[in-house]
Parts: sequence; structure tokens; C-alpha cells
Amino acid sequence: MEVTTSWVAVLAMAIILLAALLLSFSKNPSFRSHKYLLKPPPGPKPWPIIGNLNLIGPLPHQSLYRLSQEYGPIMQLKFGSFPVVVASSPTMAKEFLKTHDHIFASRPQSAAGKYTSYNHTDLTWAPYGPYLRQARKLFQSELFSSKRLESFEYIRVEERCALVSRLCTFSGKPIKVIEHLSHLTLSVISRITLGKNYFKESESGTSTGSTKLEEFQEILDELLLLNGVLNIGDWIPWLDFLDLQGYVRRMKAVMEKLDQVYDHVLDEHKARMGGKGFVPKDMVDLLLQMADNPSVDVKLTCDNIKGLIQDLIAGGTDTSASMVEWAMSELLKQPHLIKIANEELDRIIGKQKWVEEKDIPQLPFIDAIMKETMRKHPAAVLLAPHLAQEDCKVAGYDIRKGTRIFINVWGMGRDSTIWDAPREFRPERFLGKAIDVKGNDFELLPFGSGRRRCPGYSLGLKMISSTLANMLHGFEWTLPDNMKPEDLSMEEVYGLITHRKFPLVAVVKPRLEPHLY
Ligand code: HEM
Repeated sequence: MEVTTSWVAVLAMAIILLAALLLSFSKNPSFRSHKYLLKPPPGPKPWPIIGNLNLIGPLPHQSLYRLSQEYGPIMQLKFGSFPVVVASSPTMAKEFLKTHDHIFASRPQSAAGKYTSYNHTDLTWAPYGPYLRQARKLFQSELFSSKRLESFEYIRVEERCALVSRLCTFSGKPIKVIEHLSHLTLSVISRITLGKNYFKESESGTSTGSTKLEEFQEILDELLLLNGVLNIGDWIPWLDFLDLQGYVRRMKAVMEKLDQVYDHVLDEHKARMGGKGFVPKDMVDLLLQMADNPSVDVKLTCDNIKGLIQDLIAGGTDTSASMVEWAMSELLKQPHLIKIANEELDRIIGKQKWVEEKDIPQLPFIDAIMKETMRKHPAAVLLAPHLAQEDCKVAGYDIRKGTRIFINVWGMGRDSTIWDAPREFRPERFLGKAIDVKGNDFELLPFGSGRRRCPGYSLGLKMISSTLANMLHGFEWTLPDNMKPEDLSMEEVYGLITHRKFPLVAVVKPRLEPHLY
């Protein structure tokens, strides 16, 4: 008995030491250097490189970009137990997202998918198959049809008015821009998806009713962070049970809270549905109706609906808020660009009114700012991971079933063979060019492309463009305390959504007639 116990202790120590070693490697820059790369294997077309998990530091998109400059636009690495292929050029992105899209349209299994997405039965982490196809069809034809989005325009207008009034009350004082943007996007998404604003500011939250906005935002931040982490157990499955980084514990904790919110939302909606002459009012109503529909191919379960609600909230909130924060940061670094945008807005819109969604096509410079922001600061820098469902040959290379695929859209935005002066923020590069962001032009893929392209892109674009246009139209923007533009940090924090490391702080002053606020 004693002998068995000591063996168990020795084994446990060995595992802990190994894990500590792995962790320290990932923090040790020298281990990331190329001398640790293995030689390519023999074969018809040998892979440019095979590396290891430890190559990836806290900013994997940047490390992978540097490697791609040396090893080319398609390279293979090994992260723990799995091969990973990284595509870093428009041609290679097209191979995975268009030419062989049917093979690479799945997602790998992960702790995030298991513990935070109802065991991969939402949309984001669902494997490719009949359920995913049906859910995407539902998103495209029902939830995000042009007619449906138009019917929700009044919500976006009301929440935009609330935003400008809030900003006005802080006139002349430094504000954390992201807090106001997240408030806006969460309120819009909550009303469109759930039918009302469940997330109220300050004291109005009650134990049975709405959740406090700040509290929910924190829960959402944690969810997004945990969906973007490199969890050791995902890459080295035999270490999974140890939960070395504590991520699985945190995933379970955050989902316990979110599940309560979704249960409450569903209870309220189901109670309303019972009534005579029920007309669906929001996206949860539509999902519940779909669940009752006997003619669908794959029956929607309660967990599916909760997962899809989460996709709508998590997918729609931080992405748009973060894009506008990056755009404002770049503009504050080059105030002459704000002037150009203001000239356009004053000329086309005039100082007597706010910008409406129908005005956006008349504002090419605002559109160019948006595209330039998505080029330089794509929300999902490596897209979400794709998975090879079968063996496949791409550009002459053999790719094994089970290989994880990353498309380095951040790296493509930095590539000087695609863009002139790629490190500079120059919206004018898009003026007069027909480059779109919807997945047709492979040099600019902020929403991905093909079977896994973002289903919420049209709502995302509406929210970003009208928020940005109105923030520029309605306010003068400056940096606080005479801070110089060159002192404004543009550091990033990697995640499912890549944020600013330091939230943008700015000072606003109204620039339209007072009665408009
Ligand atoms: C600026 C706004 C947005 C950006 C930049 C963005 C970007 C992306 C990207 C890059 C992907 C992954 C594509 C891939 O794996 O190839 C994605 C997927 C997704 N997005 Fe968005 N998104 C935005 C807004 C939204 C909105 C408003 C919603 C919903 C309300 C949404 C819901 C989703 C969902 C559910 C997926 C998973 C799709 C799948 O796996 O099949 N997104 N998004």
C-alpha cells in the first residue's frame, strides 16, 4: 500500500514538473527561436517548417507572422499533439476558405467548446454537419435577413441617442471610450436578441429581473477571454485532467452564471408565448418558434437555444465595440484624419442632424476608416480555428485529417507585398477601390469567408459604421492632459477578440446644436 502511494506521488511530481517545464518554455523567448524547429520530413513536397507549441508566446499572431515571413505563406507547426497549418497570404486563405472550404469548415473540439458552448452545440464551436448548416441557415434567413435587421433599426437609433446623451454629460472630462461603446453594443444586442435591455446600469438589477450591466460585461469579458486562451489540455490531451492553467475551472464558473441568465430569459419568453395571437418580437422568440417546428431536420434543444443566444450576445457585443475603439485610437494619433471625416460629414449630413444608416453609402471616408481599421486591427486576428475533416492536398502539401488551420488575417494586413506602407493607418488607400470586407476579397477578411464566415457581419457593419460616423459627427475628440498622439500606446492583448492593452481614454466636446443631444 505504502509502495503504491509513493509511486503515485512520484508520478504526480513528474507530471507537475513536466507541466511546469512546458509552461516555462512558453514564457522563455529563447525556446521560441528557430533552432528548435525540426527539419521538414521527406515527401513529395516537404513542409516549410515543423515547430512546437512553445513557439507561441502571448501574441501568437505576431509570432506566426514573423515565422511566415521566413518560411512562406503556408507552414506547418506542431502544437503539442496536433499539427497546425498557418495560412498567411490571400492565395492560401482562398485555398482553405473557398477552394477546399467543404473540407476545412469544421472546428476542433476544445474545453471552451465543451464547457462554455453547451458541449459544442452552439454555432461558433459546432462541428460541420447538419446541425450547423441548419443553425446557419436560421441565422441568415431569419435572424439577419435585411428585412429583420431593418425592423430593428429603431432600436439602434434609440440606443445611439442614449449614447450621445451619455457622452455629452461627460463633456470636457476624460472617458474610457470602450465602456461607453460596450454599453451601446450590449444594449442594442440585448434588445434585438432578448426583446429588452436585460442589462441595466446601477441599482436597477434585481435577483429575479435584469442583471447589472457592469457585472454582465465582466462575465462576458471572462467568457471571451476563456474562448481565446491557449489551453494546454486542448493541445496535450493527456494533461487535460490537470487543468494546469485553471481555465476549465473558470469556464465552469462563468457558465454557471450565464446559464442562470439564459434560463431566466427563456422562462420569460416561454410564458409570453403561451398567449393567443403570439407574434415573435425578438430573436429568442424566433428561436423558440423554430424549436417547436416539427418540420426542421435537426430538432433544436433547450441547450442549442441557449448556445445560440450566447453566440448572438458574445459575437455581437465586443467585436463592434472593439473595432470602434481601435478606429478612434488610430484617428486620435492622426487628428488631421478627424478633420477630413468632419468635412465629409458636415458637407453630406450637415450640422442640423445625426447620421442615419441610410446615409452611410454617401460617406466614403467613413467607410475607408472602417476598412483601414479592419485591415490593421481585425477583431479575430487568426479567425476562429478551422479543422480538416479529411486528408487533403493544398498547394501541393499534404494536410492530414484533424489538422488545425489558422488564417493569419492580422499578418496579411501587415504584409508589404499586399499593402503599401502597411504599418501606417491610411484610410485613403481604400478610396475609389472596390475592396469589400464580406469575404470576397481575400486580402481583407475581417469576417472570414465561406461556410464559417461570420453570420452577423451585416449587423456588425451597421453598428460600427453608424457609431463611428455619429461619434465623429457629434463630438470633437482630443487626448487627455495634453497627451501627445505619439504617446498613445497601440499594444494588443491576444484573444478570441484582440483588444487594446490599455483602454483608450479621450476627451469629448459636443460639436452640433445643443438641442440635438
Ligand atoms: C465587427 C463585428 C464582427 C466581426 C469583426 C466578426 C468577426 C467574426 C469572425 C472573424 C468570425 C470567424 C470566421 C471564421 O471562423 O472563419 C466570426 C464568426 C462568428 N460571428 Fe462574428 N463578427 C462580428 C459581428 C458579429 C455579430 C454582430 C454577430 C451576431 C450577433 C456575430 C456572430 C458570429 C458567430 C455566431 C460566428 C460563428 C460562425 C460559425 O462558426 O459558423 N458576429 N465573426
